[in-house]
Amino acid sequence: SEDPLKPLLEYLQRFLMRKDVNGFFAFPVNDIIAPGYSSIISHPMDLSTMQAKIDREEYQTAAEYKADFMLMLDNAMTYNRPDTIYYKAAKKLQGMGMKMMSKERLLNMKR
Ligand SMILES: NC(=O)c1ccc2nc(N)sc2c1
Repeated sequence: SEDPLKPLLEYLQRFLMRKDVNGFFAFPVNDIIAPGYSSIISHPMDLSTMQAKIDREEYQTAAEYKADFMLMLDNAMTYNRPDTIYYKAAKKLQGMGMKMMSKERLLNMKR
């Protein structure tokens, strides 16, 4: 039977990818552009990984998708100093994403 969750996650994913205008969150961060990243961040997450998980139907709920979104931003605000463009972009994306995926909104969306 068709998966009612998938279209919702695709919608959320497109929203976040559009908001990530600089592509700072589009792909896994590597140690070349971010020295020491892999030894500082134990659970990396990025939008391309989230897309792959949507495609493979690895999310059971929208809350699981939201958790990966929050992990991705927490990583960015852990590795990058507050005065960096990456930290500021994470903060901004967090604000937009949390509004889009507020408890109320997720409850009102078709399961
Ligand atoms: N998502 C991140 O934390 C992130 C993305 C891109 C990037 N490029 C650098 N030179 S540091 C850095 C960090």
